[in-house]
Amino acid sequence: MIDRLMQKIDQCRNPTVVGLDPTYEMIPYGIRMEMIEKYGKTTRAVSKMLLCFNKAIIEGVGDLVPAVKLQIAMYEQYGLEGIRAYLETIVAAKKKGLIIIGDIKRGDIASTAAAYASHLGGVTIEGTHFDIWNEDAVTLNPYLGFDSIEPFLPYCTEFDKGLFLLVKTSNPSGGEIQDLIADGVPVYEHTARLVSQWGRLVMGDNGYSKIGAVVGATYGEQGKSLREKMPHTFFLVPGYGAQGASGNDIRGYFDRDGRGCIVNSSRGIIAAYQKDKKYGAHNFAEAAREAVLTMKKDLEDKG
Ligand SMILES: O=C(O)c1cc(=O)[nH]c(=O)n1[C@@H]1O[C@H](COP(=O)(O)O)[C@@H](O)[C@H]1O
Repeated sequence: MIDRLMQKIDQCRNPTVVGLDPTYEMIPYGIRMEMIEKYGKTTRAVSKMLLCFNKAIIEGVGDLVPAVKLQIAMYEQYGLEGIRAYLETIVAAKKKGLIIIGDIKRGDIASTAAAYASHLGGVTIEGTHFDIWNEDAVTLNPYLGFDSIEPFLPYCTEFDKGLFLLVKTSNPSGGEIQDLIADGVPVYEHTARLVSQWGRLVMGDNGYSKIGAVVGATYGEQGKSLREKMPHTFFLVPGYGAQGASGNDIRGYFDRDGRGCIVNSSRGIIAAYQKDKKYGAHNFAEAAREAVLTMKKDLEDKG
């Protein structure tokens, strides 16, 4: 998956990942009313809204970016119908040739982590195998240690899937735990060392592991030093745009060849039409496309 991702980034000449994290308020009024007319005030209606919105965004940006990331809570909050929108969005994005990152941030003891690993491995019922989720990679929380990650590894090899493990998160409070000093170094550096070590078990063909790290764009200095410490770990970088980071903040996250990370923006792209009065609600996909092109340009002179 990491080699496929790198190839897609090269093809698009763009390391931007579009975060498909729609909120109810982001859905243009016209789409909301259309679905409520058809399905009433139900979670089914919301599911249809989310899917309709996502499909238009995918159409609008699909040729410009290598991947999309879906934050699963945005869908799970609507129960079964929300999950339906999640799964159907993945089908639509796959049709467009996009790599799918399921932002599920799971972490559990080995026996139940094995069930979470179905996100990558599917399930087998009486000898018949089913792919349920169809993500190419998922995000995990590694703070439970290796036995919480290990159940996912066979699928990295067998089905060419990938993982992105939280190392240094973008949120303001992340440092309360991640920056604590243990044995003279911050906790997130210990995590980085472990993630690199585990990554050696599932190396891709181009120098990077199928186990990547989530490194927030909002902590530029730490991100830069992690790049030096983790030469074989691809970074998924959130925090661009709505959380305040820009291309300048993440200059040091790329390797010498200008590779080594993908940069996510969710609200900054999919809700771009709400920020710029020149777009009407019906132009939301066009606004998202414009936002991707602006972000691409900003990331281009990363040096
Ligand atoms: O794992 C993530 O993707 C993630 C890690 C992190 O440290 N910070 C972070 O913002 N994210 C996710 O990245 C996305 C950021 O959304 P925007 O701030 O709207 O661009 C959301 O889906 C977050 O859940």
